[in-house]
Amino acid sequence: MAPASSLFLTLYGIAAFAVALLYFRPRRQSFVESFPPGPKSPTMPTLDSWVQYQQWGREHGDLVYIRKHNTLIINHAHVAIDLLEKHARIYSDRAMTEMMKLCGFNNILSLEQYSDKWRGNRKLFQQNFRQSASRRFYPAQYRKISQYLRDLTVAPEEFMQHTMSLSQSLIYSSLYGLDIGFDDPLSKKAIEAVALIGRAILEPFPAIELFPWLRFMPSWFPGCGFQQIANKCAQYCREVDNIPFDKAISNLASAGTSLIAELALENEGKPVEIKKIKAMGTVSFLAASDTTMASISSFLLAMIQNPDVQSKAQAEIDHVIGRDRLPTLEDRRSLPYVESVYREVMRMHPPLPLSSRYFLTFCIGHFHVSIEDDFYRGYHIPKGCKNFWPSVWSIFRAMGRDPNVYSEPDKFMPERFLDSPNGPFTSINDIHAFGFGRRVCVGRYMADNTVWLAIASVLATLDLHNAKDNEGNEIDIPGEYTEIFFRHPKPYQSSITPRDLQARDLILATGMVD
Ligand code: HEM
Repeated sequence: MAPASSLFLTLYGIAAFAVALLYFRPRRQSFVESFPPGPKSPTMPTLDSWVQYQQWGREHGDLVYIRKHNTLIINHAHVAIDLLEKHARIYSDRAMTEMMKLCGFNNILSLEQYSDKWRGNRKLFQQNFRQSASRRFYPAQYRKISQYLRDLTVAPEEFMQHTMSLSQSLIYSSLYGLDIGFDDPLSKKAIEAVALIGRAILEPFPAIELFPWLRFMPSWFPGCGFQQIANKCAQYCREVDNIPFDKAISNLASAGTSLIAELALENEGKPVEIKKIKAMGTVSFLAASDTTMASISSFLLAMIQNPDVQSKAQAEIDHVIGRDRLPTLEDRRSLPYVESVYREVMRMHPPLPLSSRYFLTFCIGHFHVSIEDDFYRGYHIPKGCKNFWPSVWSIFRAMGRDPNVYSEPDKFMPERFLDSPNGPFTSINDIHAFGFGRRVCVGRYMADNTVWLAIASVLATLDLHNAKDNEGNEIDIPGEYTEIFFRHPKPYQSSITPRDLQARDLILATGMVD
């Protein structure tokens, strides 16, 4: 055979071999087969989604993959730690819709995508909210919680409003040095802003998602009704950014300093930094108010439903602290049962559910999104996968209520922490209600102190019971919870009274000190 034709045959042979290799290589089909198991074409639940998630967990295991929505439901804490913490580089993104961009939410840290900009914003938060820095908030926390006790004593029937007021006013006080009550126009504006943000996130706006260029059309253009909501939302967010910031700066001359004012002074003439500082204030308000309120509200209800726990925690406080002062954060380590009550509230009632209603509308939220393909326990977890991390219903029922970890998981039993081998004072990282990995709640030290102090102070001074009707019969509490964005008890009637005259005097005396 001529050398040319032999060379040709050799090359031909190599090419044919390469084609065969390509053809028979393990391909997409095997990826498909190696996705984590899950229901084939499920209808995503809209109400009580945790029931369905838990059921899927029982049927398919720790990881449940919904291929139709490229969504992974994590049913167990150890998987959340493996993926969201150990593989955090991959699983720290968030999804951002066109509507959210239009509303300007790409400046809201909790919703921002994983990027250098997010890192910069988060760094500012971390510097000011890390454990040691959060001591700065103690005075505001003591002041506002004393005010809360007084409000509960004077107008107990409005306990839900007082709880919200505590959560909001604490942020204004600790960050801006402002005393802003529930009725203040700024509070009202901020509440409206939260509602608008919720609307922009929760409602479906398919037109803008499918045709992003519609953002350039006027609001009267057919299908462009979303423009009005987006404009209003952006305007409210700007006002909520600017009003307290300007007040904090003008207070410097007369009423004194504050964290935000000090940071603004340090960064005078640096517009990019000033924008970050303003955003930190606004995001704190948005991220702290409903979550803190929800945790304290869940505690109040749990105490009414579990009078034995209430009495036991009160007895511990009486024994350790006595009756003539309020608990302080320095007392925390001496009150293991109160700590266990706090841990049990956070286990049973994480305030940030992520209902599927939310999910069905193109939506996003606090779930983590993966930025590249990953392989875990032999499964392929595709890029862009939304990890329904646990503040989703899955933590609430499947993680926080995993019977393999917590016996009788639906019972409010602080003893499970008190009697556990490590005791109740474990790391804050064990409180899964604050999330996982690089997106873990950046305000958690502040939140942890506020919720604990509120719990200890209420237990020290107040008795919580069912309300009674005119015949003196106890009024039943259905114990229902909201289940949209934040999860907290629905309105109910209760009886909140000072434990005795001494407690009443102690509460009212705090007003003279403030
Ligand atoms: C009981 C109260 C609170 C609870 C239960 C809570 C819970 C959470 C959760 C579950 C997340 C998402 C974590 C994740 O994606 O893995 C989060 C994020 C966040 N929280 Fe909190 N939070 C609380 C209070 C606060 C407070 C007081 C602040 C600040 C003043 C705050 C600021 C933030 C911010 C800025 C983020 C977004 C972090 C990021 O995406 O990088 N939170 N929180």
